[in-house]
Amino acid sequence: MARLAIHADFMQEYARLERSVQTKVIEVLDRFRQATHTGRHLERVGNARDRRMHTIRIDLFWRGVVLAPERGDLYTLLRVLPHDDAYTWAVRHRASVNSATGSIELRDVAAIDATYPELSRMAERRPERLFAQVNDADLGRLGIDDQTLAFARTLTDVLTLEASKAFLPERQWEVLYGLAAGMTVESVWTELGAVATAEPYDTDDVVAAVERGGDRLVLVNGPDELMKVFQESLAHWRIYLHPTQHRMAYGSFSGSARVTGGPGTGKTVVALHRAHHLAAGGVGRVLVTTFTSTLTDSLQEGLRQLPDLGPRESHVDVQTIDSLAHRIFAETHGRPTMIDAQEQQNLWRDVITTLSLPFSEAFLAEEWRQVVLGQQVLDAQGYLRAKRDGRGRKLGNIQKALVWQAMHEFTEELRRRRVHTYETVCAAAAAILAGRADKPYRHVIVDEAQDLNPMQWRLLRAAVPVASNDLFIAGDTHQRIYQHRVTLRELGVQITGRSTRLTVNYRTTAEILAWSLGMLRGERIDDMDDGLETIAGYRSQVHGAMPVLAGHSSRTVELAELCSVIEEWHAAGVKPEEIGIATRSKLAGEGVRDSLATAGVPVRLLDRKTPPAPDAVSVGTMHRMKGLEFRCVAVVGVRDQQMPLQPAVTPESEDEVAHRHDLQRERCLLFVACTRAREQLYVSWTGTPSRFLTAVQ
Ligand SMILES: Nc1ncnc2c1ncn2[C@@H]1O[C@H](COP(=O)(O)OP(=O)(O)OP(=O)(O)O)[C@@H](O)[C@H]1O
Repeated sequence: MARLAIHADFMQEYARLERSVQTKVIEVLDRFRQATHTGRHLERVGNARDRRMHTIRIDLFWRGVVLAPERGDLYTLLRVLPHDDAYTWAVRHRASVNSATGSIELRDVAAIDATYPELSRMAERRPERLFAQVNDADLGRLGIDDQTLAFARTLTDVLTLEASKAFLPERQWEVLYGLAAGMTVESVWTELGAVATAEPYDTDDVVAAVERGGDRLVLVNGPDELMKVFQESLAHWRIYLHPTQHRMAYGSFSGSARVTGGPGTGKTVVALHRAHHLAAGGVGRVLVTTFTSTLTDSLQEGLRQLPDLGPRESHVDVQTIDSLAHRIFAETHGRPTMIDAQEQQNLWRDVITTLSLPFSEAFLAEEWRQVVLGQQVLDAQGYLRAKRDGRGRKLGNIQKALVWQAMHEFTEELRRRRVHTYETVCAAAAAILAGRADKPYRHVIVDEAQDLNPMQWRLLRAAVPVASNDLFIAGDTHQRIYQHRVTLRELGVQITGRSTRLTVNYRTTAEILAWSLGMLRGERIDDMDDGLETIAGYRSQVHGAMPVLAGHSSRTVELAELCSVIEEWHAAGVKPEEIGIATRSKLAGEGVRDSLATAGVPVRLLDRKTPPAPDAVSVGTMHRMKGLEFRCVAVVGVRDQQMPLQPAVTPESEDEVAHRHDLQRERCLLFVACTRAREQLYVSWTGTPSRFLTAVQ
């Protein structure tokens, strides 16, 4: 009986076929697999660059392209295409083995042969070379073979490299693209997921490469598995992760691990795969969490698209950290009575008046969150000793004594009134779990981790035992949109040596990504592990239109223009639900919603109360846009008084460090909003544009 391996491209094409053809594909393959003389079903392709290329008949119109072994019974399904296209493809391509990864790869030899002489001629006239700084030995170590090397040595610019993506072997092209984006040989090696082997891979042994599998191939062992692979093919790209993504999603870690990376690099996809993988492993319950309900909804939806977990489905909980905290708190103390932000502010004001203190409400509230709760300070002595690194305003001992009085008064008042804030519920829940030997979860997966506060980290740390694969963290500090800054180590989360950065953006066009990154250039942003995060090497392989920036004379004109832009997108085939509009404030969002609704545009607000509406344009605050994506995005009201939003920025005179952090957070917020766009980005304002835009206009 033949063994089958299925290539990612085959699955991608299969997913696009009509159902009746899909059924035929499965029938043909099942018959093929069971046949004793499998070769009989195959047709050799004349003039093929690779003798192993064959086709298999699906019906009158469709053919599968099969890589048949010269010995053995392992067949690889490469493509499923209309008859003529299948033959043309099979004639032009050759399969080979990547010397660094040991996995199979394909190249369009005919295109390389046709392009190379012209490129060589052009290169003779130009002295510069794209890879002048990388030597042949390093390229060889990264899996670049002789043919690709000769080709790469003729390249003088990135555009030609980009154009050659269609015909160079996929992983080798990615290596070259990474180097061209400024990555070092070492970081490309890490990203390649290559394993240095004692014996080099036999680059001629395609059968061994197929047996090794890799990230673009699935080996199918029996009829059930064949059916399963095809049934799940619609979510297939989620199965074929990039090697770095794959390693993070399916690897085993001796403790907590983390995946970082710019917007759209697939951190959430990795987190979802990991959740699925750990749940399927059946070692214990899995919590998938983040900080907003909009995000947990989209995580839940993402999990639904992965293969069915059967009874193990119930081993996965997807919920916000706040609802976890409430649940744990309620189990012990009953439901807490909460006070909102306004009531908390009033309380701080009362404390300041009663004690005649020279501090603002905002300062005391942040001191309480970041220092007192963040470091679990229990008394005046503890407060005197507490680290205040991230706090700009220096305090002498007398001032600290005054501040502590305020903290004490505030918490006493909460206790007297028997009320709670999100932070106190979270801190209490963390304390409950820390005291329990039986933890509610065996694995915790947290997305958008850059925005968690210290109490939330303590809760998650206490929700799992310290063990292998306990916490898995996905996040990007360039996208931090709240003010929490933590050092994971200090919260009992050790990730050193188990953190990987993803750099390929799958969401946004190169144009939108480069423009958005321009807003962050020069910013010093921490990595939650005592180091600095970098934007080096972030790249997208897809090109599109440049972002459109538009200043308007008045708000009315700005909104009218927004309606025209939406109309244009609609006329170009973009559906309403593929459009997102971001504003800095909720009020501004409501204004946009009203004027779009008046203009007859179907629209819905992204907020906790409004249920999801299909077929409607989504309008939301930049905060609500976090983690989401749309084909087209408009960011409106980006004028200097709104972005940065003045009330959200601590005056420099009050606290210079907080001022700097607040400005950086506002900048990151705009960056987050802009990088939600997959294809088109439109940014508008009235009057003076935001200072964050002037650097990139
Ligand atoms: N290996 C892959 N192949 C194809 N598409 C991918 C791959 N990985 C991720 N994607 C797609 O890229 C987009 C962004 O992925 P995802 O939301 O996981 O990124 P992210 O890093 O979490 O982004 P952000 O930080 O901006 O929220 C999604 O549309 C996802 O489907």
